Amino acid sequence: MAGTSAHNAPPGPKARRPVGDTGGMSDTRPPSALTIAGSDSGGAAGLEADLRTFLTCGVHGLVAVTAVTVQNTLGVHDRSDIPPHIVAGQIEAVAADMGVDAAKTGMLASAGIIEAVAEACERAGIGGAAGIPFVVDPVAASMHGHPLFDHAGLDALRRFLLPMATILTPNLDEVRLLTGIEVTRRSQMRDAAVALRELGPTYVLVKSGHLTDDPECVDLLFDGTVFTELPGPRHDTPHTHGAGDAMASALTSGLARGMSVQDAARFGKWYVSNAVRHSYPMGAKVGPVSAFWRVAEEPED
Ligand SMILES: Nc1ncnc2c1ncn2[C@@H]1O[C@H](COP(=O)(O)OP(=O)(O)O)[C@@H](O)[C@H]1O
Ligand SMILES: Cc1ncc(COP(=O)(O)OP(=O)(O)O)c(N)n1
Repeated sequence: MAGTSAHNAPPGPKARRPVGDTGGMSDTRPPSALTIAGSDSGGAAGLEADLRTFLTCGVHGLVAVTAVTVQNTLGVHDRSDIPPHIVAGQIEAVAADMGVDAAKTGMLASAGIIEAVAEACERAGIGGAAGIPFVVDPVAASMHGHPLFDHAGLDALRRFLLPMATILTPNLDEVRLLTGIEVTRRSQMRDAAVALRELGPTYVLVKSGHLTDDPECVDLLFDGTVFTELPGPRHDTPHTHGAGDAMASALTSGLARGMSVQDAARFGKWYVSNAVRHSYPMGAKVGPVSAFWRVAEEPED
């Protein structure tokens, strides 16, 4: 397959000025994407990363908050989960009034929230065979190993959400949790993708960030028949906090803008590769990936 390098423009937006920003007022409704996710007080991951990504991909961001975390680069120190009916209410309120062109999940916190999200999404026509594109990022833990849902959450994810997913985007820890398959080499990603697809999603995208001995960072997309490699360089930086969210929310933006799943996945990979390439130190440990590279320069006047 022809590769998409971080430096070649992918299908989709390529201007430095955010797509959709005309520099003035507009009566045109931009595409919209809904994130169903937790808040990261450090602003690197979670709904903060998703909204930032949506904006810089020319998409209006809608939010259903699932939890508030007390988080910085040292870890997740505390959290408070939002009641399930409030999470569901947020989804239904924005879907009914403003319209959702694509949706994604991040931290879902508990089995109760997962069940409420699945029911609300079904009522809103999100996910399923002919529904609004639905990206399920099965965020199980922070990069420091702090769990972002419990064992019952894993069961609920399998039962209620994976069968509704247009595309499932696990990292390699999440692959192990969901399938029991330990991926330590690129060649093992195909078996993992096959096992994951049996859990119900239409597409699977296995992320390769954790294969740190691999000189490249090649994610794998699988549609049940065809494997598509999403190649890219492995950038030599310790600052990758929020990479998973940036990838999934750029992919969601692509879907909201009407791209095919294949093109949106390529766009997501291109976006996150640049986000990692421009990441920066902040705090004592792992710093955030960047969205600044997508923001327009300030005008001269
Ligand atoms: N050092 C890196 N250089 C380039 N891309 C990276 C790097 N680390 C992660 N990525 C990309 O960021 C995305 C998230 O990767 P991964 O670390 O596997 O997931 P998560 O952030 O959910 O743990 C993937 O698309 C992966 O290819
Ligand atoms: C509130 C919240 N949501 C998600 C994460 C994990 O973010 P993600 O981008 O998937 O993972 P890292 O790349 O940061 O490992 C989080 N930490 N907090």
